[in-house]
Amino acid sequence: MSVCIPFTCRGNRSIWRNNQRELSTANRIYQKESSVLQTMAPILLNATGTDHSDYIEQEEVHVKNPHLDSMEEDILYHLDLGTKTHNLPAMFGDIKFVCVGGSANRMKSFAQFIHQELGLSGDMAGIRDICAGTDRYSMYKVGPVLSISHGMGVPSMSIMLHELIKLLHHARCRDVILFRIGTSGGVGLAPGTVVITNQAVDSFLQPQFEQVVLGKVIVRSTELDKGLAEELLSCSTEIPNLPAVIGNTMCTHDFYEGQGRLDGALCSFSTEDKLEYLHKAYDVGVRNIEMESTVFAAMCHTCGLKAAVICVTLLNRFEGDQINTPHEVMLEYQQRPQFLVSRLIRKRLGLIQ
Ligand SMILES: O=P(O)(O)O[C@@H]1C[C@H](O)[C@@H](CO)O1
Ligand SMILES: O=c1cc[nH]c(=O)[nH]1
Repeated sequence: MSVCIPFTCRGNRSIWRNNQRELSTANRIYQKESSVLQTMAPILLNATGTDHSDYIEQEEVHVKNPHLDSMEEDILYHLDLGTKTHNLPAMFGDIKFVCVGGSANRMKSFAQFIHQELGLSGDMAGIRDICAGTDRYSMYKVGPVLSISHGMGVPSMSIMLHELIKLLHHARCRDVILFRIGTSGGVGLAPGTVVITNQAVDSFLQPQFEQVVLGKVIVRSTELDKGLAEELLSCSTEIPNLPAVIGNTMCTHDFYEGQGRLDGALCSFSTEDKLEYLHKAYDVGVRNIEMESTVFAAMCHTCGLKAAVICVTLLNRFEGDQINTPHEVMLEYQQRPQFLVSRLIRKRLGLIQ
């Protein structure tokens, strides 16, 4: 069973053809005898090259849970997928890039956009939501790109990531890069600027993510891939009208008081207190504020996944709290991280120079 969208690529696509050949072999073997699949080598594609010699073994996705091995079946409840009900290696084994963002509609539009950008054939108008059986998240697969929504805030992102990382593990994906493409409030930047995260910091401006486990606090590093951030910044210089900077991103657990807004239903501080906090953040390199980057960075880092956070700023928080940007302008802003990630993906696939 496969929900992959049929595609053919134009131009230099040797990696793709080889990859697809291996994938259809995987499908055939599974259909014949599913147990064979357990021992079959995963697709070994170095996504940075275009040459056949680039087929070298790369990083696999490490789940850090010894209990998983002894489970007969793993149900990815919120994704409506499972190891017994779905042939995960055949469905997802060729995934190399995973893009996540808060809104289901944005991630559907991104799937349609990346389909066009990769020059794939097939009808995208009726693209199927792989998670349609649950209304928690939406997921679309376009060739080697997976596009998934994560909802708002750390808990929603965390649940999605647990199941996504297990999915990549069960599918035996290798050399996968994850991108969060989102929106944020800017700190001292013109609205529309794209911030590529250097470090994700918490509300105390610490580069860490705290999770309460069995009543104790576990602290995880929020380190992101510096090389990937530089590569994205370099891509931004090749796209007209796409202002981008590398900066630190503050992740909060609330949009209103948690981000120092004066316009929520509750507010316990003055305008001066707000500005003092934002200036303190600015002084340690924070250039934008959103609500998922720390858990995203921490979980990817712990599982050995390369990751980047790319969020456009919708307003400058030194100047206000309300988001009053016209709808069309907002839509254009939201596409900026998508343009950037698309350019990087196409470069890595050898589709453009
Ligand atoms: O994925 P997006 O960019 O929508 O996420 C940001 C952070 C919150 O989830 C949300 C608040 O509006 O936007
Ligand atoms: O100010 C903002 C804008 C978008 N998302 C946020 O979390 N904050």
